[in-house]
Amino acid sequence: MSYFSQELDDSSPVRPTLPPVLFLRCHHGANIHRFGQPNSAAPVFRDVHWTVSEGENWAVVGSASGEKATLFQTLLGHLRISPPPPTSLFPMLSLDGSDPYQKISMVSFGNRARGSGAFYDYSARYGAVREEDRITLRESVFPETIDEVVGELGYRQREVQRANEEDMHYFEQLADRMGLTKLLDLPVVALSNGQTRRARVVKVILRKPELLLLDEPLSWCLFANICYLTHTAQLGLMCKRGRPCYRYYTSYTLLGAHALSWDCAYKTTYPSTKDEIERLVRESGGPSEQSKVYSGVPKVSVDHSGEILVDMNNVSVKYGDRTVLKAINWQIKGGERWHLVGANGSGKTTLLSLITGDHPQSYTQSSPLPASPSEPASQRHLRLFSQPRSRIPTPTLHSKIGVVSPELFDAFPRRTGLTVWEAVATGFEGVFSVPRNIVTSSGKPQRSVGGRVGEELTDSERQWREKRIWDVIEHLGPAAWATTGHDQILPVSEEFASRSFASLSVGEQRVVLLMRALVGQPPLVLLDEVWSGMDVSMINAARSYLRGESGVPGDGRGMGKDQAVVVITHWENEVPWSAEDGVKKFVLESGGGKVVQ
Ligand SMILES: Nc1ncnc2c1ncn2[C@@H]1O[C@H](COP(=O)(O)OP(=O)(O)OP(=O)(O)O)[C@@H](O)[C@H]1O
Repeated sequence: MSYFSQELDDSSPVRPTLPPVLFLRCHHGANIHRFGQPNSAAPVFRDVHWTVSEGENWAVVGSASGEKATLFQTLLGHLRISPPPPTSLFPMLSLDGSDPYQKISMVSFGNRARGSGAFYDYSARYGAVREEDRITLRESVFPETIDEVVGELGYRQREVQRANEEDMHYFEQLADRMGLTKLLDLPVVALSNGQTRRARVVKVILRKPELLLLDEPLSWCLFANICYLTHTAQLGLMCKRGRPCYRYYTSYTLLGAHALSWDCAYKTTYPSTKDEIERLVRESGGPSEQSKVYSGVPKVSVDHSGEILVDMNNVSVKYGDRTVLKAINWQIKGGERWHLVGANGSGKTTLLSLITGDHPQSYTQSSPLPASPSEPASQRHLRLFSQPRSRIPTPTLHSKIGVVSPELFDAFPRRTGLTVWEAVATGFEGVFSVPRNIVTSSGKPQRSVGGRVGEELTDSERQWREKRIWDVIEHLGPAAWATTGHDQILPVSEEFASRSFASLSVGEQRVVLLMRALVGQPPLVLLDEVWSGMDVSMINAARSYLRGESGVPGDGRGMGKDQAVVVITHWENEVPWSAEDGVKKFVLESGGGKVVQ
């Protein structure tokens, strides 16, 4: 089954510009520093020799957390190179008189960027679209086409102007290539994660950069289309990836690829020639990939006889005339492992938001469906932990479901000064803050372990929570994946527990949010794009924790036998359990859903 929504053909969008001249260089062993730091300070990257020339496409890979992001920041001009090349302010780019900052653009995996770090309500997109959020995808690309005027009756109304014909034509061609044509007049806020990312790529290509930086593109369904577009628009492409996965670079031989690994430069085993890449593709690609991941790994036995946690019968979601989910039947039982799969926009996030109770239509799944004259009327219902949504209080639901998702990553507050420990502790209640400065009966201040306002935890509950927090920090934290400190688990974990959540790298934040989802051992765990941003060592640690390999299953490590897990990913080899372990697949397609064994 292909999740690429479009096959590529030979007709290419016509780019109304001259071919770019791309020539990045950093030679003679330059050091890279943060702005404001003297040359005597330890550089971020030392003795760098690197030239990127016209026509090249690069994968930036490596295992050290945060370094790939720093490299991208360097390319975007946010770091300083010493000694600076003689030519320009923005040292890594050849100049032809135009603004160098326009020439390199980045599209990152973060969905709705909130630079401020303030909390925002991601569930807003599931409800009625607010007036200020009405702006459509087309309007967001051509804001000059919207003009607010005062109408005859004195109300402000929007008047749509015509955009530049040539630009609009090019935009429509690009949008078509990315499968966005039907979405152009939808409010931007209603787009799915993948649709939003594709729209961002189109917007960036319209600005005509010479180099496009993609952050974690391989988790994106339409990466092949992106490769194709960047090629036809004659851009350089540079991708950042925690783990190498070359087949997507080479499935379309339009691209060559080079791998650069800062942390293991010169001893890298990553391929650097097309032949090497093709050999890797042959060896690691295709259907055998899944079985290779699990070869030699002890089997996990998934139990399908647990109690029903989620029961969907004829569940549907509509926005006006637009049906997103229709007549979904799905039961999730305690102990089961599910892989939820479907193309961008097929309704995976919507389905999860019904389960988490965030979607307003989770309350309205109980009415009889209008039956066609030929069919008997069928009831529909959504039962969460045996209750309709309206009967289960939201805090109860939140404490029963551990979630990791792009929405949560975007929404989790960065400004409130939470430490890693506190961020993990928010997982017991599934909230975004914890009570602070806890003083116990002995009068000693203690670290917060969560809890509801006005409800005191018993000593044994408090001890269990502390033990759980340590457990996830030790097994998923730096002691499990950092290159140093293996022999001193406690100090490494202690130090990590005290760090500020906001100061962590993206990969570390994602790991902490996974800890948060698992800490309370909730009956149901939803893992949506859980590996995004993580490095390969973090993924390996998390994977083996989830499978119970880092301890005896059921002793408090990894997933308990009664916990159910739903993993959402486009790639089978990203699911921590194999078909042989008993994982089941639920596929969303054209609005419908079915179990595929
Ligand atoms: N308020 C809305 N009005 C109209 N359509 C909407 C609205 N909200 C979401 N949609 C549409 O619902 C569909 C399903 O979105 P959803 O986010 O569930 O997809 P998804 O499968 O999670 O996609 P992705 O893989 O990109 O994350 C999308 O086509 C989206 O455009």
